[in-house]
Amino acid sequence: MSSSEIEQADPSVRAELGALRDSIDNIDAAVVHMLAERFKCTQRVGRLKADHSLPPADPARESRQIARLRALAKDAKLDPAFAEKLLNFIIAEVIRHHEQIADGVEPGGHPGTAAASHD
Ligand SMILES: O=C(O)C(=O)C[C@]1(C(=O)O)C=C[C@@H](O)C=C1
Repeated sequence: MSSSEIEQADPSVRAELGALRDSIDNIDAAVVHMLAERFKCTQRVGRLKADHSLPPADPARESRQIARLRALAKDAKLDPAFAEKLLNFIIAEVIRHHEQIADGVEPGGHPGTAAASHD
């Protein structure tokens, strides 16, 4: 349904869609804030690992995280495969940041963005 089609829809449908979209916007904002906090933590982990010559990735830890998240997703009636893909996507970005920190490239001011922009 395009924006112009929505304009033609029944006012009650538009009201319900608008209310649902308000909730979606709130949830998206919460996700962004939670991710920002997560990246603040992982930036510190990256610094700690680099300072102590530890490897950026820890596959055993990742396996435990994936098993835990899949179980949580199942309980929450979220597709476990989706939860796993999302975690892998986030962790891949974290490992990229860890590698940059180890290489002496400090992410510039915004944890979670590192040196690259994804706009
Ligand atoms: O726990 C760590 O060792 C981290 O570096 C954090 C993290 C994560 O983002 O959760 C990232 C990379 C590792 O492979 C495992 C987990």
